[in-house]
Amino acid sequence: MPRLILLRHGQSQWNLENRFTGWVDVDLTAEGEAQARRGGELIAEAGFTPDVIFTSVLTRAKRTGALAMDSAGIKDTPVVEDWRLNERHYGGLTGLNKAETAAKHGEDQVRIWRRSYDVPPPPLAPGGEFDFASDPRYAGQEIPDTESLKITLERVLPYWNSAIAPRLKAGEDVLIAAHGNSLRAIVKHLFAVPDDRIVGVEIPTGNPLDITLDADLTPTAARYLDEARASDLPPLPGA
Ligand SMILES: O=C(O)[C@H](O)COP(=O)(O)O
Repeated sequence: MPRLILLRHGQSQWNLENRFTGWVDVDLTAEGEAQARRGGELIAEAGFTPDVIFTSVLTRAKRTGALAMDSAGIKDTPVVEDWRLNERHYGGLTGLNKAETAAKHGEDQVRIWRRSYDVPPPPLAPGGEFDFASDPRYAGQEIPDTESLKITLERVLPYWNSAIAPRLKAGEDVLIAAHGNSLRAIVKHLFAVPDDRIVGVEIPTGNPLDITLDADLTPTAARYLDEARASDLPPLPGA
């Protein structure tokens, strides 16, 4: 049975500062590095050795995958980077402090922007500090100016189907080192979480989510490897 581990990056500098991050390429904090290394130890203890690692183009995810593999003692695993595993684009909220934004717009509005399925934040104004249009990592791509989770899923899912699922179907074990919301999108897809239930799904930083899949890539078992830092998982499909 193919095995998949989803690993959200460790704490980033803007997680610590409580700022909307999205596509901004902030690095891990020392605590985030420690979380990534701890995740790697747990991956080794769980007897998991990936055949391939998929990650976003953002430093915090790439470094988390690399630090985890280093502390697991796993070397030379091929790494495939793609922007379609990036964090959801936070639009015009990018860079703002989450608590200050809640004080200005209300807790309810910020919760809708952060956790609703299909309400995107306001778009990012072009030409500002956080305009990614000239970033060479996105050259030739049509990139968004904001994303709801639904829009995030609409770019994650084709990548899942074309690049990741075939590897799992071939019997390979896969590690995906990515972000809170690109991983929520994958969890929504795999566990068939209804649109109105995905609001309750949170992915902790640096805590490997170990999923066993059947031949159709339906989860048959799932658990966080760090039980003390686990959050609630959706029920297994058909359970
Ligand atoms: O992009 C961000 O700000 C975080 O990585 C995830 O944000 P969220 O907790 O608001 O989904």
